[in-house]
Amino acid sequence: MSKRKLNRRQQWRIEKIQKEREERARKRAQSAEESAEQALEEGHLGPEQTGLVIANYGTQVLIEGESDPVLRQRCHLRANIDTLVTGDRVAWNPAVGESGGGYGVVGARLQRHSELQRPDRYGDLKTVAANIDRIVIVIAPYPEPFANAIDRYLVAAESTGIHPVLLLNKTDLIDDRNRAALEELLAPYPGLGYPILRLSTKTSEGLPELLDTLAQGTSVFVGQSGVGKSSLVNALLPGAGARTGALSEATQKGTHTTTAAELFHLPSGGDLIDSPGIREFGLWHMDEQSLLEGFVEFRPFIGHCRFRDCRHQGEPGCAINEALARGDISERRMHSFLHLRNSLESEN
Ligand SMILES: Nc1nc2c(ncn2[C@@H]2O[C@H](COP(=O)(O)OP(=O)(O)OP(=O)(O)O)[C@@H](O)[C@H]2O)c(=O)[nH]1
Ligand SMILES: [Zn+2]
Repeated sequence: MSKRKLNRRQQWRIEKIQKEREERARKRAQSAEESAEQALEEGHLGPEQTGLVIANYGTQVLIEGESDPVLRQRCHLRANIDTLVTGDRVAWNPAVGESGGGYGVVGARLQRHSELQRPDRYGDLKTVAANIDRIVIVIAPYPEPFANAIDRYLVAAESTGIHPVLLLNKTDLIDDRNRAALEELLAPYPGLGYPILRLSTKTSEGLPELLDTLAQGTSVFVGQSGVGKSSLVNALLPGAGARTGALSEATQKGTHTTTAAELFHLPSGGDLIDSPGIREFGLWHMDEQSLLEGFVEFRPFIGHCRFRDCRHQGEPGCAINEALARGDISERRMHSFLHLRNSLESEN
């Protein structure tokens, strides 16, 4: 059999499996909707109230009462409801009594003030969490941080409109060999409006300041592998590791394993949304325009270059290069921008 034929047959099989999978998902969604309609008709539900999506199990979601956090129920979704993600606020009817099977019903999604999105396997953007107030970009002395990696996270955060904060973890590993380099690396950020928190998960130094920052609103932790995100989450929420594990076990049966996120209330105030998918935030592809706009101090100069297709690399009348010459843009950030832009081009 020729290679091409085999590939076509494989292709056909893959498409068939995919179709069957979609059909099963559609049937599951339909039966969940029917359960929701039935519960409504049979009057097993309490009055409508607002709630918060704690986790999404595919066709069902875990909802918490906004004015009554002790009230937590798995819910079915009514037909034609907008897609829900962790962090969404909803209008829902909790189940009352024993007879409704204990399932509440979500009737509507309330407006989101922010969305965290990532591309799905077809490259389309999919929202993975909603109503986030703060993206905490975790870095550490080891693995060694690079300016353009930090800037890439900041650009990704800027594109969501969610406020980023830098968190230098593992301060116990700072010594005379790396101190100067770290300080130089972090120097531009406070002036650009990005606060820097310093902390050691190991010694708990700096933990009160972090708790203070997290006490308002909903946060997520992002950052490269090994900087200590799991350690941080465990320090903030003893036992969360086990709970996260339980969640992924539940969702492995569904189709949302990679994006399943869970919302946690921090004992000292504030919420945290966490999932493996969210921790990878910022590592996916971005376009050149978002990159340029993601460098906040470039914004006043964008669109003012003499040439519309200016590459900001020494062209005459380049507003960005003029800002650099005046010191309104730092060498460090300019270098980072060019590095990221040029690596974007080699990606394409
Ligand atoms: N010295 C020191 N080590 C730390 C600190 N925080 C975490 N570590 C260590 O750093 C290593 C990586 O920590 P993790 O929490 O697994 O890092 P992560 O960011 O979750 O990594 P991924 O799961 O790969 O994304 C572990 O060996 C931790 O014990 C700290 O404050 N000081
Ligand atoms: Zn220019």
